[in-house]
Amino acid sequence: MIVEMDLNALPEEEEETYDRHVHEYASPVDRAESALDIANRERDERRKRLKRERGEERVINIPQRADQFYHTKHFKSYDKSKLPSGWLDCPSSGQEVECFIPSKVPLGEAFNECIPPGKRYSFKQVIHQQRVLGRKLGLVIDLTNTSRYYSTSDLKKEGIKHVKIACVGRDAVPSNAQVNEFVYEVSQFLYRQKQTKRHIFVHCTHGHNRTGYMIVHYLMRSSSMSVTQAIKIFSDARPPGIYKPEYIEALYTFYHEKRPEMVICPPTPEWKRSSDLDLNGEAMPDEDDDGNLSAPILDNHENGTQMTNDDVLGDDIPRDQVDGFRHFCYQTLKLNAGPRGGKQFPGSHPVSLNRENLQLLRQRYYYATWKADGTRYMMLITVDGCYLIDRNFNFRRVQMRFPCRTTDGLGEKVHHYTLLDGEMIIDTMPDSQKQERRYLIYDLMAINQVSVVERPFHERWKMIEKEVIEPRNFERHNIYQSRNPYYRYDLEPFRVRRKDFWLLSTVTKLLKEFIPRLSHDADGLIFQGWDDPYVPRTHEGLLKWKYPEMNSVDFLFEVDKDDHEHMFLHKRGEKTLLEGNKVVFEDGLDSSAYSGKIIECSWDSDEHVWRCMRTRVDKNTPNEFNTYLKVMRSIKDNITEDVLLGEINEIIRLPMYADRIKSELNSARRR
Ligand SMILES: Nc1nc2c(ncn2[C@@H]2O[C@H](COP(=O)(O)OP(=O)(O)OP(=O)(O)O)[C@@H](O)[C@H]2O)c(=O)[nH]1
Repeated sequence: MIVEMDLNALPEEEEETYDRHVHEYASPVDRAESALDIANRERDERRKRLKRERGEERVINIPQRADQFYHTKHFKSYDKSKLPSGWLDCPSSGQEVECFIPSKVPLGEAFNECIPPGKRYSFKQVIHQQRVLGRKLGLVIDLTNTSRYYSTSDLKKEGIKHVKIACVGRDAVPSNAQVNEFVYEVSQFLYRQKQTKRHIFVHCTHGHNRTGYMIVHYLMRSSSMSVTQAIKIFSDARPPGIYKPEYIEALYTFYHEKRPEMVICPPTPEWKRSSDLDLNGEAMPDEDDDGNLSAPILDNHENGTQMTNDDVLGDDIPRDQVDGFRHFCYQTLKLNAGPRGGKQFPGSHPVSLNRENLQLLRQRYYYATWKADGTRYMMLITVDGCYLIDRNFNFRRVQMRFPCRTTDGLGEKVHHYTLLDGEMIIDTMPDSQKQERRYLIYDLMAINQVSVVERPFHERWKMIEKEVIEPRNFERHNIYQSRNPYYRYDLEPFRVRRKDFWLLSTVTKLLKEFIPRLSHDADGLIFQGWDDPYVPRTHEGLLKWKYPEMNSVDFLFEVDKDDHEHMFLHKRGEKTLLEGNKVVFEDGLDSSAYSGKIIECSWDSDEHVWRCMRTRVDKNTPNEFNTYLKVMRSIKDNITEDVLLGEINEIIRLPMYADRIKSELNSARRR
């Protein structure tokens, strides 16, 4: 005899027992949880005892399977329309993946009227289930795009931190910035908890696509594995894993890996497919859903459009992470953060060549290089990412690989806290006009957390090749024997090379032959002290010579309400008006179009006006007044190419140069 039970007639404690029992039968995942079985059996016995004591002889019959239960009159009275589609039949949570427990969204008490008791899955149940399994939750990462599913108060009471990263789901994979946020939150949580092993509960709506995407990203950044391995780890723990082909494709694209042919996307699970169809068999999208609609693939690569130096490269990272990285840079460069809290770009900056500092070339041993005219970035490489640091001291993550040098050349280790300086340029191939972005490294300040700023430049420069370039090249050429044969260096957002430095004796060749044949812009020369340490900010011994017409100052330009034009510089960080100066815009645009912008101007000494060369989108402050004075001095001194080459020809005859050049040429020949 089957007597259907009236749940409302049961004491609260009993209702919970019943909920869990039905739940147990409804979900194959839960059925495997034997601790729950035991708890439920004990409850059943308690319940029977209670009934006997009350003199009730009702037999409580638990439907054997969820689909039998659906046909009872009780289930029919639940309004499923408020639930995310497919939620009821979607298995609640998966096995743990490292510290993560992937899950579908727990639904708060407010949903109880829509869910038959055995199918309820709220945070109360999650916390209880995890406790039974001997796990304690410390962090919940919620990837749904709504806050209607539950209130976070239960979590707060349990001391569980809740982090919301609202991902739209069905329309797109989570953005790269959201992935960065996820990875950062997780690593901070793990770092802070140290000994206590608390778990991280990650959910989207169903706990497969967005959840899987984030966890796979974390695995890729925290350990050495291929995308295929990471996807498999997730799908083993949360079958069938990520089932949207776009998500899988986006992961391979992001990590510059070729998808092996054997990797195929699992079909959409039955519980999702049937719930996505309305009565006419049409697909029904959820409000917040990781359903199977096509998602645009976010691509790191250039998409055929013309590249420019002003293109913004990489993805945003969390504010706190920026602060941590800034701190590392200041420490490495042995700088005091000062009253501004270390927010100023600390990179070394050359000064313009004038008749006075030209004499430095006679006193110290210098090498020369072309002044590449692209965008200046320092670069921080860590195991979980590579970060470009712009002139505003902002950090953006780019997906690059920098293996460390090992004895056999092929190692698993990658650089961790290696800090470089360089210029990002765009090479245009003369024949095909094909563009290629390239990062030219010209200095190295830290190698795997060890500051090398005090070592002489020539040592640092050699280390760039040995420690950074060679291991990359070696792995690239031996990729089939490497840890991940599917990695494609050619799909990275830019190439990497060490910048060449030349003996002063070859400066004429550099100017007359090398620079004209370069496939990227160059606007002069840099003279680098061969024995110099890395000097942050203005380095009076690092000299730049620009073609006279390219000597420039960056002003802040403003047009006021009476249409008066003003040009500002900075004096110790404060805006300072430069009176009596005029700027001409050659493009015929109204000057108000430039108001509020940083404009780079060259001096027209015939007309006594500034000529705007371009807007500096990479800078948000004008030059310091001192820099302006130095540029003016350099313009006044007018060191032309002929003057410079004449000087250098004299300098290289000095014994200091002649001897050293001879010995360096000899050792190069021996090599
Ligand atoms: N130290 C160094 N700097 C180089 C080298 N090649 C190109 N540069 C660039 O030269 C810049 C300094 O020259 P400036 O003319 O003062 O810089 P800029 O690019 O005009 O930018 P502003 O000074 O802000 O006007 C550095 O920031 C680098 O971006 C190199 O080999 N060594």
